[in-house]
Amino acid sequence: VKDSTSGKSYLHGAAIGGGTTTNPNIVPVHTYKANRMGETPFILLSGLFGFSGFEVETGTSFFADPAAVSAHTNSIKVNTYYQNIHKRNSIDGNGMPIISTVHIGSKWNNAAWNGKQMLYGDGDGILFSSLAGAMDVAGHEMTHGVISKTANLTYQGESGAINESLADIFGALSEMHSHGLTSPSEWEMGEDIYTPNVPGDGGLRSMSNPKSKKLSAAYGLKDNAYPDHYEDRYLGELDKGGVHINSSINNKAAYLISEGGEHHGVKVTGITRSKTEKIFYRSLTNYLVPSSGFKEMRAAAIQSARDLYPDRNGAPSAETKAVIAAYDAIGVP
Ligand SMILES: O=C(O)[C@H](CCc1ccccc1)CC1(C(=O)N[C@@H](Cc2c[nH]c3ccccc23)C(=O)O)CCCC1
Ligand SMILES: [Zn+2]
Repeated sequence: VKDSTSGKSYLHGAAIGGGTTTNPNIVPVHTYKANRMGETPFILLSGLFGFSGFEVETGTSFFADPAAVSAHTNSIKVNTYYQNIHKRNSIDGNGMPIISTVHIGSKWNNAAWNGKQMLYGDGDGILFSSLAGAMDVAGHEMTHGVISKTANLTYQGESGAINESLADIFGALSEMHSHGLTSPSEWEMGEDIYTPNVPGDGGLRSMSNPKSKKLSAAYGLKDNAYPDHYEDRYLGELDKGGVHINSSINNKAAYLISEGGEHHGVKVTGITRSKTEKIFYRSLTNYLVPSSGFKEMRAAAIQSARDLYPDRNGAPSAETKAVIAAYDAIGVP
């Protein structure tokens, strides 16, 4: 259907199957919901079956735009993760359309959730390649959406750091899930798009070893590294009170709970990714509130572990023990 004002053509209708097509203007659709005509031309996505649907702008041949295809594919993968693992139907749990817009700004070295949709910059080709190319970034941004519909953690200070950490945690876990249950764990953030000309330097943040990344590159602070212990938390005003800095403290706890390890003299026995993701999802949806900080995150994770993996004859389960040990290890009382 041609939109008279913008001149863009939109594809409305349901079609069976999909697969690729040689004609970039014919986009295989699986399901769709007729959207209002004349909407800002962007890739409005949703998942596959049983979804409200998506509308793909065909005017500028969707398939000719790798960033658009990546944004589309990654958001479907993240959505499938939330559906299959957490029984959550889209960002709001009620099948809301998932909207991504690519090519934001000019060589913008960032991405964002703006309260309604995901935005991706193309990167400058030095610090980042197109941020739409990273599934963990899509998972991070979509999780900001999920958080806004659940605990709605206030985006500053400690609650902002927990908000940021949960976005990294589900960004990483959804990407690892897409690589397969037995795939090797990879607790880096944005490794597919960070410094494209520097091989092997991982992502912009590391959840397994936060200190391996220099803070100065990001926040102009002296050359200290991301903290991995509560006593080293950043207390300044930059970055809304260090939401992308102190998130590394809770990221380390999630890593330890899943993979195990020894940290600041505390030993943690890992309980695997699949139990870790359930504990954090239950914390997010059952216990955390807008003002929740590190102390409340610890309590929520322990309670969630107890709910999911109950004490046996009065003794905490291995899962609960791992959570307690991990929060001891990062120095959160
Ligand atoms: O979602 C978020 O938390 C980040 C949103 C940043 C943003 C905030 C407000 C308006 C616009 C953009 C975006 C990401 C992020 O962590 N950005 C950090 C690190 C960063 C990315 N590009 C940068 C360039 C310079 C400095 C820092 C950065 C930040 O903006 O702090 C998440 C995953 C990767 C990009
Ligand atoms: Zn974020």
